[in-house]
Amino acid sequence: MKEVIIATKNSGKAKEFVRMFEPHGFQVKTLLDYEEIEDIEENGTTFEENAIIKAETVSKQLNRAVIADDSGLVIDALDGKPGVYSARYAGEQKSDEDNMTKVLRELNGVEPSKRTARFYCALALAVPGQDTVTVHGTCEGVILDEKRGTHGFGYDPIFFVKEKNKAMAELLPEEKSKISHRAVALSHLAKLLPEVFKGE
Ligand SMILES: O=c1[nH]c(=O)c2ncn([C@@H]3O[C@H](COP(=O)(O)OP(=O)(O)OP(=O)(O)O)[C@@H](O)[C@H]3O)c2[nH]1
Ligand SMILES: [Mg+2]
Repeated sequence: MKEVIIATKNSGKAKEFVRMFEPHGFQVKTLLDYEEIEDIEENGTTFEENAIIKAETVSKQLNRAVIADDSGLVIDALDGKPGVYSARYAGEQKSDEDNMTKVLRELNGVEPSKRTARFYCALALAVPGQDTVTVHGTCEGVILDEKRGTHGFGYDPIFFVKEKNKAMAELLPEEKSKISHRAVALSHLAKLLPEVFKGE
Protein backbone atom coordinates (compact mmCIF):
# COMPACT_ATOMS: atom_id res chain seq x y z
CA MET A 1 0.00 0.00 0.00
CA LYS A 2 1.15 3.55 -0.69
CA GLU A 3 2.33 5.35 2.44
CA VAL A 4 1.92 9.02 3.31
CA ILE A 5 3.74 10.75 6.17
CA ILE A 6 1.90 13.43 8.14
CA ALA A 7 4.17 15.61 10.30
CA THR A 8 1.95 15.68 13.39
CA LYS A 9 2.21 14.49 16.97
CA ASN A 10 -1.49 15.17 17.61
CA SER A 11 -3.30 11.81 17.93
CA GLY A 12 -6.69 13.43 17.20
CA LYS A 13 -5.45 14.71 13.86
CA ALA A 14 -3.71 11.38 13.19
CA LYS A 15 -6.98 9.43 13.54
CA GLU A 16 -8.77 11.81 11.21
CA PHE A 17 -6.05 11.51 8.55
CA VAL A 18 -6.13 7.69 8.73
CA ARG A 19 -9.88 7.81 8.04
CA MET A 20 -9.66 10.42 5.29
CA PHE A 21 -6.73 8.80 3.44
CA GLU A 22 -8.23 5.30 3.46
CA PRO A 23 -10.45 5.88 0.38
CA HIS A 24 -7.38 7.17 -1.50
CA GLY A 25 -5.57 3.87 -0.83
CA PHE A 26 -2.91 5.33 1.50
CA GLN A 27 -1.56 4.06 4.77
CA VAL A 28 -0.84 6.97 7.12
CA LYS A 29 2.34 7.33 9.18
CA THR A 30 2.73 10.22 11.65
CA LEU A 31 5.46 11.50 13.95
CA LEU A 32 4.00 9.19 16.59
CA ASP A 33 5.70 6.48 14.44
CA TYR A 34 8.97 8.46 14.19
CA GLU A 35 9.88 9.16 17.79
CA GLU A 36 13.41 10.22 16.86
CA ILE A 37 12.06 13.40 15.25
CA GLU A 38 12.19 16.20 17.80
CA ASP A 39 9.52 18.82 18.48
CA ILE A 40 9.49 21.49 15.81
CA GLU A 41 9.26 25.14 16.83
CA GLU A 42 6.14 26.65 15.23
CA ASN A 43 7.23 30.28 15.07
CA GLY A 44 5.26 31.36 11.98
CA THR A 45 2.59 34.04 12.18
CA THR A 46 0.07 32.25 9.92
CA PHE A 47 -1.29 28.70 9.73
CA GLU A 48 0.33 28.38 6.29
CA GLU A 49 3.78 29.40 7.55
CA ASN A 50 3.63 26.89 10.41
CA ALA A 51 2.42 24.09 8.12
CA ILE A 52 5.34 24.79 5.75
CA ILE A 53 7.86 24.81 8.65
CA LYS A 54 6.62 21.40 9.87
CA ALA A 55 6.35 19.77 6.42
CA GLU A 56 9.75 20.99 5.16
CA THR A 57 11.60 20.15 8.40
CA VAL A 58 10.41 16.54 8.36
CA SER A 59 10.70 16.15 4.57
CA LYS A 60 14.38 17.20 4.77
CA GLN A 61 15.07 14.80 7.65
CA LEU A 62 13.43 11.80 5.98
CA ASN A 63 14.09 12.78 2.35
CA ARG A 64 10.48 11.93 1.54
CA ALA A 65 7.24 13.63 0.62
CA VAL A 66 5.59 14.92 3.82
CA ILE A 67 2.28 16.63 4.58
CA ALA A 68 1.80 18.87 7.65
CA ASP A 69 -1.37 20.32 9.16
CA ASP A 70 -1.49 23.58 11.05
CA SER A 71 -4.95 24.40 12.25
CA GLY A 72 -6.93 26.23 14.88
CA LEU A 73 -9.99 28.10 15.97
CA VAL A 74 -10.61 31.70 14.87
CA ILE A 75 -13.19 33.56 17.01
CA ASP A 76 -14.51 36.86 15.68
CA ALA A 77 -15.38 38.39 19.09
CA LEU A 78 -11.78 37.70 20.23
CA ASP A 79 -10.25 39.38 17.14
CA GLY A 80 -9.26 36.01 15.65
CA LYS A 81 -7.89 34.39 18.80
CA PRO A 82 -6.84 31.72 19.69
CA GLY A 83 -5.77 31.37 16.00
CA VAL A 84 -2.25 30.01 15.53
CA TYR A 85 -1.98 29.71 19.32
CA SER A 86 -4.97 27.32 19.58
CA ALA A 87 -2.98 24.31 20.86
CA ARG A 88 -1.34 26.29 23.68
CA TYR A 89 -4.00 28.93 24.37
CA ALA A 90 -4.14 28.23 28.13
CA GLY A 91 -0.46 27.34 28.47
CA GLU A 92 2.39 25.10 27.35
CA GLN A 93 0.78 21.96 28.80
CA LYS A 94 -1.53 21.95 25.72
CA SER A 95 -4.69 20.96 27.62
CA ASP A 96 -7.91 20.80 25.58
CA GLU A 97 -9.96 21.22 28.79
CA ASP A 98 -8.05 24.31 29.92
CA ASN A 99 -8.20 25.81 26.42
CA MET A 100 -11.99 25.40 26.27
CA THR A 101 -12.43 26.81 29.77
CA LYS A 102 -10.41 29.89 28.81
CA VAL A 103 -12.47 30.49 25.64
CA LEU A 104 -15.78 30.05 27.50
CA ARG A 105 -14.62 32.49 30.17
CA GLU A 106 -13.55 35.09 27.60
CA LEU A 107 -16.92 34.81 25.82
CA ASN A 108 -18.95 34.89 29.03
CA GLY A 109 -21.93 37.23 28.46
CA VAL A 110 -21.36 37.56 24.70
CA GLU A 111 -24.70 37.03 22.93
CA PRO A 112 -25.13 34.10 20.49
CA SER A 113 -25.20 36.27 17.35
CA LYS A 114 -21.72 37.62 18.25
CA ARG A 115 -20.15 34.20 18.95
CA THR A 116 -19.30 33.39 15.31
CA ALA A 117 -16.10 31.45 14.63
CA ARG A 118 -14.42 29.11 12.19
CA PHE A 119 -11.96 26.29 12.24
CA TYR A 120 -9.09 26.84 9.79
CA CYS A 121 -6.75 24.16 8.48
CA ALA A 122 -3.68 24.79 6.35
CA LEU A 123 -1.98 21.76 4.82
CA ALA A 124 1.51 21.94 3.34
CA LEU A 125 2.95 19.28 1.04
CA ALA A 126 6.76 19.26 0.92
CA VAL A 127 8.42 17.07 -1.70
CA PRO A 128 12.24 16.83 -1.98
CA GLY A 129 13.45 18.94 -4.90
CA GLN A 130 10.07 20.62 -5.48
CA ASP A 131 8.36 23.81 -4.32
CA THR A 132 6.15 23.30 -1.26
CA VAL A 133 2.41 23.61 -1.93
CA THR A 134 -0.21 24.83 0.56
CA VAL A 135 -4.01 24.53 0.55
CA HIS A 136 -6.57 25.43 3.17
CA GLY A 137 -10.09 24.68 4.34
CA THR A 138 -12.52 26.25 6.81
CA CYS A 139 -15.61 25.20 8.73
CA GLU A 140 -18.04 27.87 9.96
CA GLY A 141 -19.72 27.77 13.34
CA VAL A 142 -20.67 29.42 16.61
CA ILE A 143 -19.09 29.00 20.06
CA LEU A 144 -21.55 27.36 22.45
CA ASP A 145 -21.79 28.40 26.10
CA GLU A 146 -21.19 24.87 27.36
CA LYS A 147 -19.67 21.61 26.14
CA ARG A 148 -21.68 19.13 24.09
CA GLY A 149 -20.72 15.69 22.74
CA THR A 150 -17.83 13.32 23.27
CA HIS A 151 -16.22 12.79 19.85
CA GLY A 152 -13.27 14.53 18.26
CA PHE A 153 -10.59 16.55 20.06
CA GLY A 154 -9.53 20.09 20.88
CA TYR A 155 -12.39 22.59 20.91
CA ASP A 156 -14.92 20.25 19.21
CA PRO A 157 -17.33 20.16 22.24
CA ILE A 158 -17.83 23.96 22.23
CA PHE A 159 -18.00 24.43 18.44
CA PHE A 160 -21.50 24.38 16.95
CA VAL A 161 -21.36 23.46 13.25
CA LYS A 162 -23.90 25.55 11.33
CA GLU A 163 -24.15 23.10 8.43
CA LYS A 164 -24.99 20.16 10.72
CA ASN A 165 -26.94 21.90 13.50
CA LYS A 166 -24.83 20.00 16.03
CA ALA A 167 -21.68 20.48 18.07
CA MET A 168 -18.59 19.15 16.27
CA ALA A 169 -18.12 16.67 19.15
CA GLU A 170 -21.66 15.35 18.56
CA LEU A 171 -20.76 14.32 15.01
CA LEU A 172 -19.57 10.77 14.44
CA PRO A 173 -15.97 10.53 13.20
CA GLU A 174 -17.19 9.64 9.70
CA GLU A 175 -19.44 12.74 9.67
CA LYS A 176 -16.71 15.11 10.88
CA SER A 177 -14.32 13.70 8.29
CA LYS A 178 -16.66 14.82 5.49
CA ILE A 179 -17.32 18.43 6.52
CA SER A 180 -14.38 19.56 8.66
CA HIS A 181 -11.83 22.25 7.81
CA ARG A 182 -9.32 19.39 7.51
CA ALA A 183 -11.54 17.46 5.06
CA VAL A 184 -12.05 20.57 2.89
CA ALA A 185 -8.30 21.28 2.82
CA LEU A 186 -7.50 17.65 1.99
CA SER A 187 -10.03 17.65 -0.87
CA HIS A 188 -7.92 20.38 -2.50
CA LEU A 189 -4.65 18.53 -1.90
CA ALA A 190 -6.04 15.20 -3.15
CA LYS A 191 -5.78 16.33 -6.77
CA LEU A 192 -1.99 16.56 -6.45
CA LEU A 193 -1.39 13.21 -4.76
CA PRO A 194 -1.44 10.84 -7.79
CA GLU A 195 1.45 12.75 -9.41
CA VAL A 196 3.54 12.93 -6.20
CA PHE A 197 3.08 9.25 -5.32
CA LYS A 198 3.01 7.79 -8.84
CA GLY A 199 6.14 5.67 -8.28
CA GLU A 200 4.74 3.95 -5.16
O1 LIG B 1 -11.76 21.13 18.20
C1 LIG B 1 -10.89 21.06 17.36
N1 LIG B 1 -11.12 20.32 16.25
C2 LIG B 1 -10.29 20.25 15.22
O2 LIG B 1 -10.54 19.57 14.22
C3 LIG B 1 -9.09 21.00 15.37
N2 LIG B 1 -8.05 21.17 14.58
C4 LIG B 1 -7.20 21.95 15.26
N3 LIG B 1 -7.69 22.28 16.45
C5 LIG B 1 -7.07 23.09 17.52
O3 LIG B 1 -5.94 23.72 17.01
C6 LIG B 1 -4.75 23.13 17.54
C7 LIG B 1 -3.82 22.84 16.40
O4 LIG B 1 -2.52 23.31 16.66
P1 LIG B 1 -1.37 22.71 15.75
O5 LIG B 1 -1.81 22.76 14.31
O6 LIG B 1 -0.09 23.31 16.08
O7 LIG B 1 -1.38 21.17 16.16
P2 LIG B 1 -0.78 20.43 17.42
O8 LIG B 1 0.26 21.27 18.08
O9 LIG B 1 -1.92 19.97 18.25
O10 LIG B 1 -0.09 19.16 16.73
P3 LIG B 1 1.04 19.18 15.56
O11 LIG B 1 0.34 18.77 14.29
O12 LIG B 1 1.61 20.56 15.47
O13 LIG B 1 2.04 18.15 15.98
C8 LIG B 1 -5.20 21.83 18.17
O14 LIG B 1 -4.33 21.41 19.20
C9 LIG B 1 -6.58 22.18 18.64
O15 LIG B 1 -6.50 22.92 19.84
C10 LIG B 1 -8.85 21.70 16.55
N4 LIG B 1 -9.74 21.72 17.55
MG1 LIG C 1 1.63 22.23 16.94
